Amino acid sequence: MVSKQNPPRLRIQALGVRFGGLDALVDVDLEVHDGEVVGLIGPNGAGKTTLFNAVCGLTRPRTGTIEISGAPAPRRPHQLTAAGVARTLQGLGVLPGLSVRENVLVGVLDRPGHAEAALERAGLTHRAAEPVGALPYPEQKRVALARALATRPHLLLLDEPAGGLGPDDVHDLTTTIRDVATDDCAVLLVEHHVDFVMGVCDRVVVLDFGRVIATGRPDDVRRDPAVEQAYLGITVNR
Ligand SMILES: Nc1ncnc2c1ncn2[C@@H]1O[C@H](COP(=O)(O)OP(=O)(O)OP(=O)(O)O)[C@@H](O)[C@H]1O
Repeated sequence: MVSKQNPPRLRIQALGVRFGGLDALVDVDLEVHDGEVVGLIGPNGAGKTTLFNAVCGLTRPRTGTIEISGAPAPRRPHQLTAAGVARTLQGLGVLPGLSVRENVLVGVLDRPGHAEAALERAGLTHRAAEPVGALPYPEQKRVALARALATRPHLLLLDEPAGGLGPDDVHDLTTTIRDVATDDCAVLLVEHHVDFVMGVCDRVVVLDFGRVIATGRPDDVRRDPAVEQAYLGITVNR
C-alpha cells in the first residue's frame, strides 16, 4: 500500500541538468512514496538515465532539489547507501568471475544474512556457488537485482530491469518488484519494455526532451496523445 504520511522517499523539484548547450532535464518534478512502483519512460535521449545519475550524485544539477526521505540527497556512494538508496545499472554490472554469492555479498560483507535473504528472494539460492559468468543472461540480471536487494534499500532505482528478458522472466520480475515495494521501500524504474511497465507500475512518468509530458496511472498514460506522439515522433494533421 502506498504510504503518504512520511515524506516521499524521493522528491525531485524543478530539476534541471544541462550538458553544454543541451538541456537534458528541464524543470522536472517527481515523487516516489513507500509502497509505490513508479516507471520513468520516454524515447531514447529523453533524460531518464540523466535523472538517475542526478539522484545518485553522478551528475550535478543546474537547478532544483533532490530529497531522499525528506533530507537533501547525499552525493557520495556510501552516503547514498546509508540513506537507503540502491541502484541497478543498465546491462548487468556483475563481476562474472566471482560466484553468485560473492557478487551479492560485495556490498554487505558485514551482513551475510542479508545476502542470503536476497539470494532467496531473487530465486538464486541453488546457484549461489556458481560463477556468475556461467549463468544464462536472465539469471545474471537477477544477480544484479539481488545485490541491490541485499542492502535492504528504502529507495530502489532499477535501470532497465526487464531488458533482454523473455515473458516468463518478466513475469517473475514483476512479482519480485511488487513484493519489494512495501511500507518502507519505494521503487523507481527506467524501462523501454512498455508492457512490463504497464503491468508493474502504480504510476508512470513520461519524459520527452528532458521534460515531463505526462504522469498518471499506466492506462491513462498509455492513451495520452502527447505520449503517443512522443513515441511515434509524428504529428497527425486532421
Ligand atoms: N555526459 C553527457 N554529456 C553530454 N551529453 C549527454 C551526457 N549524458 C547524456 N547526454 C545527453 O543528454 C540527453 C539525455 O540522455 P539520457 O542518457 O539521460 O537519455 P535516456 O532517456 O536515458 O536515453 P536512453 O533511453 O537511450 O538510455 C541525450 O541527448 C544525451 O545525448
